[in-house]
Amino acid sequence: MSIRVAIAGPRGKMGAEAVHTVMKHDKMELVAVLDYKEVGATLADLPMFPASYTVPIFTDMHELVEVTAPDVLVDLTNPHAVYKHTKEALNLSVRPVIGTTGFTDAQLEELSALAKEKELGCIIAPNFAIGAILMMKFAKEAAKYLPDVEIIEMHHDQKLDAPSGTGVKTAQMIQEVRAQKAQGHPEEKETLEGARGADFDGMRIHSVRLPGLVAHQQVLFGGDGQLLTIRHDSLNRNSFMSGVAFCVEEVMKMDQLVYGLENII
Ligand SMILES: NC(=O)C1=CN([C@@H]2O[C@H](COP(=O)(O)OP(=O)(O)OC[C@H]3O[C@@H](n4cnc5c(N)ncnc54)[C@H](O)[C@@H]3O)[C@@H](O)[C@H]2O)C=CC1
Ligand SMILES: O=C(O)C1=N[C@H](C(=O)O)C[C@H](O)C1
Repeated sequence: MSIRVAIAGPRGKMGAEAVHTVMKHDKMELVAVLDYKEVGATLADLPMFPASYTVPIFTDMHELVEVTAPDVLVDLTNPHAVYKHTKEALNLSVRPVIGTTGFTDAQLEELSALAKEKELGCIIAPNFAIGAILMMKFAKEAAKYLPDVEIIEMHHDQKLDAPSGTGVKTAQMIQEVRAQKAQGHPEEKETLEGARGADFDGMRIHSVRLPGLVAHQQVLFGGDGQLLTIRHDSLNRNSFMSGVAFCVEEVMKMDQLVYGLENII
């Protein structure tokens, strides 16, 4: 039996790619999409999709669920909409697969408790690309031996959140194994605010935004007379799609929230 999938944010860069991925998948059926404004009756009304994509567009999650009964909601929207969507989906017994970044710790905790209460799978994946997951895992391993680390994440200039979800997740994974440490000179002073980047538990995260970039990250480690750089580059959004499809299948087998694909691959 096919997994019934709904996608929030179908006109976005990631959402449009996910629409094609689900439409082509032999174990999934795209039953609906969620937009925030009226743009047409079905995807076929939008110039970016072929006429054969007669998938209905909704602007209200409750109506979408009532009419099309999805098993899974894939959210690829923005940091302002995603928390509400995730909560609504869980309350309507739909399993969320969330690629959108920008959650606060408090929101993650609340959603985790809600998924547990509802006994529903929910995946919040700051990065769907396997190479990025490996980069984070390798960085965590390296930080056991080289605790001086700085993260440089680089993205296209349309990105709303900084630091990136991947940058934050990398720092959180490193934090699990690294003794708290404020890096740099104890008396260092910024003569220009922000020069040393964001401070995460003494680690610095630097966010670069430029047209031409897609999604890239370097984790730099410094030791006595040596440097280690772990780098990942997503060169297009197709790099995320096998992860999206994997999560849609996995979330059907789960009964709680998982934050980060490294916990299930
Ligand atoms: N987890 C991962 O591997 C990846 C995550 N992302 C994240 O996915 C999100 C989307 O990224 P992009 O596609 O690049 O952004 P985008 O700006 O191209 O697309 C976002 C879409 O969401 C729509 N939208 C906004 N509010 C909405 C609402 N309330 N309901 C329905 N749709 C709404 C917008 O109309 C827009 O079409 C971002 O948070 C980004 O950080 C992006 C790439 C990979
Ligand atoms: O906005 C993006 O593009 C991306 N967002 C995610 C993040 O914030 O880490 C994943 C990937 O880096 C692309």
